[in-house]
Formats: sequence, C-alpha cells, structure tokens
Amino acid sequence: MIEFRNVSKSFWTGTQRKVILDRASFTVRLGQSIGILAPNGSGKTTIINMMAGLEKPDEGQILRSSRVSFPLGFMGGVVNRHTGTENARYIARLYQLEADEVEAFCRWLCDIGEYFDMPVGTYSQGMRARFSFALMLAIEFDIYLIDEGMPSTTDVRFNRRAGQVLRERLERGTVVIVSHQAKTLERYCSQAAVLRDGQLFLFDTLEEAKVLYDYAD
Ligand SMILES: Nc1ncnc2c1ncn2[C@@H]1O[C@H](COP(=O)(O)OP(=O)(O)OP(=O)(O)O)[C@@H](O)[C@H]1O
Repeated sequence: MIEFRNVSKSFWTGTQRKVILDRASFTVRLGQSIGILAPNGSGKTTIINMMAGLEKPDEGQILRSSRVSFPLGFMGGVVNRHTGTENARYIARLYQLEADEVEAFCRWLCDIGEYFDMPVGTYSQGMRARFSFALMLAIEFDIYLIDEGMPSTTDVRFNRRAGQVLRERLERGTVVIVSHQAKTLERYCSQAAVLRDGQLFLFDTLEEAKVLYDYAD
C-alpha cells in the first residue's frame, strides 16, 4: 500500500509557484492497479518519483507498506561505465537477490547480444529502455511504477515479450501508471484517477475518469 496523507508539493519557477499537489490524500491499495490521467507538465513524473521515494513532499506524509519499484526507465542506480552484466549483478545484490538469476533474466529479456557485456554508456536509447525495463521486471515488487506507459522501443519482439512478462507480474502485483492519454492506461488498470487542481480524484472506472479529464482538458 502507498498512502499519501495531506501531501503538498510545488515548484518555484522564478515567477510563480507551480502547484503539483495541494494537501492531497489518497491510497494505492494492493491488487488495485491504478491509472492516473494528467496533462503534460502537470506533475505526473513528480508524483511517481514521490511514490518511489525519489522526491520528498513539501508537506504531509507518504507511507509505504509494500515493496515499491523504482519508476520504469529510472537509470539513477545504473553506472554507465559498467556493463549490463555488472549493473544487473549489482542491483541484484542491493535487493538481496540471486545475482546469477537476475543477470540471466535481464540478458534474456534485453536480448541485446554482446552489448550486455559492454558499458551501458555505449547503449542506444532503445537498448537503455530495454535494459531498464528488464531490470525492473527482474525484481518482484508488490507495486510497479510506470511513467507514460511501456518503453517506446522500436523492437516489436521485445515489446511483445516485455508486455507478456509485465502481465504475468501483475497477476500478483499492482501497477501505477501515469499518462496524458487514457489509451495507455486501458490495458493494465482496474481503477483510474485524474490529477487536477492539485488534487487526485479517484474513480472506479476509466470511463468515469475520462469524463472529468476531457472536461478539464
Ligand atoms: N526541480 C524542479 N524545479 C522547478 N520546476 C520543476 C522541477 N521539477 C519539475 N518542475 C516543473 O513542475 C511541473 C511538473 O513536472 P513533471 O515532470 O512532474 O510533469 P509531467 O506531467 O511528468 O510532465 P511531462 O508529461 O511533460 O513529462 C513542470 O512544469 C516542471 O517544469
């Protein structure tokens, strides 16, 4: 479970205060995957980062009682001058997992051949997306955090495989996806929310959320 209690977050842009959340309270429960609809620039990444513990609220509390993933695509823990193998084994040790298994899983899912044994700094954007996605799925989390849907790789085979693995994980886990378009949320979420005026409005269905979102748009 992730619980936001009276959380406020804003940024000073130099001329005005950009409010992301204003004393917002909501709960993400295990087994209830949630899709958050919000326009670009409204604070999707900031909310996901707060859920992951990468960013702190200005006020209020964020309570986590589950294993929460780092956001999909987050490369903060990855060292560019180390190889895919070294990074995968390092992350495995951080999470107290079997390094051989994590390495083998990532190698299989990434499917980037000899590049897996080359420094991550040499990877193309698509390879980096595949690598970070594989790392996230190599670890069993209770809640997976996804910013703007699946990685946009041009590799159809990878996308199919990664989508399949994610669906398997979600049979036991929960996902939080933030996106500016409802279509991205349709496949994975059982409930939806709309970020508007510093508040998160939760709905039982995506259809209901879309009504408020279209209106706000
Ligand atoms: N450290 C910061 N300092 C100042 N402003 C920031 C900072 N981080 C984010 N912002 C601003 O806060 C707003 C929300 O940013 P955020 O990246 O969370 O939005 P987003 O909805 O994910 O955007 P996008 O869809 O464009 O990626 C933006 O206007 C952004 O410029």
